[in-house]
Amino acid sequence: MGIRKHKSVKESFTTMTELVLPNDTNTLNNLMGGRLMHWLDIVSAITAQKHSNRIVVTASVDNISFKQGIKLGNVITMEAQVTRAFNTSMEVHVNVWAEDIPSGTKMKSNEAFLTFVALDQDGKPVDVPEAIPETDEENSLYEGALRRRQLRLVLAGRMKPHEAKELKSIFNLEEQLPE
Ligand SMILES: CC(=O)SCCNC(=O)CCNC(=O)[C@H](O)C(C)(C)COP(=O)(O)OP(=O)(O)OC[C@H]1O[C@@H](n2cnc3c(N)ncnc32)[C@H](O)[C@@H]1OP(=O)(O)O
Repeated sequence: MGIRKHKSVKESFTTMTELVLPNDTNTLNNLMGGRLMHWLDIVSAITAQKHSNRIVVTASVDNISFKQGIKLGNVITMEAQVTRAFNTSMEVHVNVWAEDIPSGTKMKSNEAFLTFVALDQDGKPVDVPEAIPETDEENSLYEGALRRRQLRLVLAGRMKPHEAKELKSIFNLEEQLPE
């Protein structure tokens, strides 16, 4: 079967579960940020691979906040979905929950956006199928994806601020940004 031109967001939805073990924690018995980022990279890359049916590489990771420590023994659940596909790149959103099973508590601990690029057999970027949102949440993430893309490309020096039309419109920056 050939590569399809469109795919629904839910087709590549991916869940990953991890148990926070002693080797994952700092001296306060909290999950190390770097370990969580590793898991986020893996679950998001799997999602992007499922969407594109290609090998993918991480092009960028947007900011990740750590509001509360995640404790030794917690069960971490990560849910990743492609929010929008552009040409060769895809934005992936991940939600993270930390669960303390003995006390029956579960909190949303983090969320993150990552961008992946699909590569062909020669390692060159290759076009990916469009991602079709269906639910309200998928539509909302899809709508916001263009301005997040522009912001990260401006920050990466790959887009001139005056080309970021979506950002101009939300921040009303017509006057401030140089052409
Ligand atoms: C799963 C892993 O951990 S993989 C290991 C870590 N990642 C890597 O090693 C990737 C190393 N980087 C690379 O190989 C290259 O820089 C690539 C493939 C990401 C981009 O290659 P380039 O030659 O710049 O390709 P090109 O200019 O055609 O851009 C390709 C796409 O990448 C996107 N892109 C490039 N840099 C960024 C960035 N910093 N943030 C977001 N998107 C980016 C472009 O916008 C473009 O998207 P589009 O086709 O949807 O419009």
